[in-house]
Amino acid sequence: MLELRHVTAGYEPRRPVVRDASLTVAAGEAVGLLGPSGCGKSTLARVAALLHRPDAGTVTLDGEPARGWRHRAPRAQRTAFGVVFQQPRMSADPRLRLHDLIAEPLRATGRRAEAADRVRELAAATGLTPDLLTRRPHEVSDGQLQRACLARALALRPRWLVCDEMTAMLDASTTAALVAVVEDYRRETGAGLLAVGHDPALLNRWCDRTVHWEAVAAAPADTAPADGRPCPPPDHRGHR
Ligand SMILES: Nc1ncnc2c1ncn2[C@@H]1O[C@H](COP(=O)(O)OP(=O)(O)OP(=O)(O)O)[C@@H](O)[C@H]1O
Repeated sequence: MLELRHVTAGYEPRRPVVRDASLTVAAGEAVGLLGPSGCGKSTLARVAALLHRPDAGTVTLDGEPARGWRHRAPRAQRTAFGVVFQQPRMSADPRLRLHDLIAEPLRATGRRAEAADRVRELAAATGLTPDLLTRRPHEVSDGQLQRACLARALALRPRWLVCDEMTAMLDASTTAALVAVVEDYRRETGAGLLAVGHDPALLNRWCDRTVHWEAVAAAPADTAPADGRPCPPPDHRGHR
């Protein structure tokens, strides 16, 4: 179970972009998170994946509180997540051939010996042919690079996947292919999923439950009631 409780987070002191957000992903569950642009979905997703330290609130992984963020998170917690972002070019080192990009997490965790076999397996699963694996990011399409980023996210067999608008810039067939890769992986491993997006049709089809931002987080300070009444408490009802 992945639990975020009363998370407040942002980028500047005293100016949170996420206020009092609570969200739960049960083991093996797929939860879609929908909301208007700029409301804070990506920020919350980054907090969930231990990539962004919240100003307040807690993140709990299978009953164990998160014990650090980014490189300060203990390895066992950090590697429990596979994360795929919207823009593969911003999350891929342009110097690395796709083979090395996919192998990055294995190398970083001292598992070089497994890398060749695991990359072959992941390339086959994500539909990357051997010739593509020898190319660098600027020599492949966005869709091909996103396939490699998804393969990288799966390399350490994470217990949770966080897909932040993973398919937003892709065509329908690549979107379907990548969703199918995630679903095959989840069937095989029982991993949970937090999928952030703008497309209710896709999230409703893909996920067990879709939650709307208003049900997850309090309103931002500048839209809170002017009379000083507290914002309504978040509720956790999702709907399909
Ligand atoms: N690195 C950053 N530094 C400062 N402000 C940021 C940073 N990243 C995001 N923000 C701001 O935080 C707010 C929430 O951004 P976030 O990306 O979490 O929203 P979002 O709901 O995911 O938006 P979208 O759906 O457009 O991707 C926005 O006002 C954004 O400008």
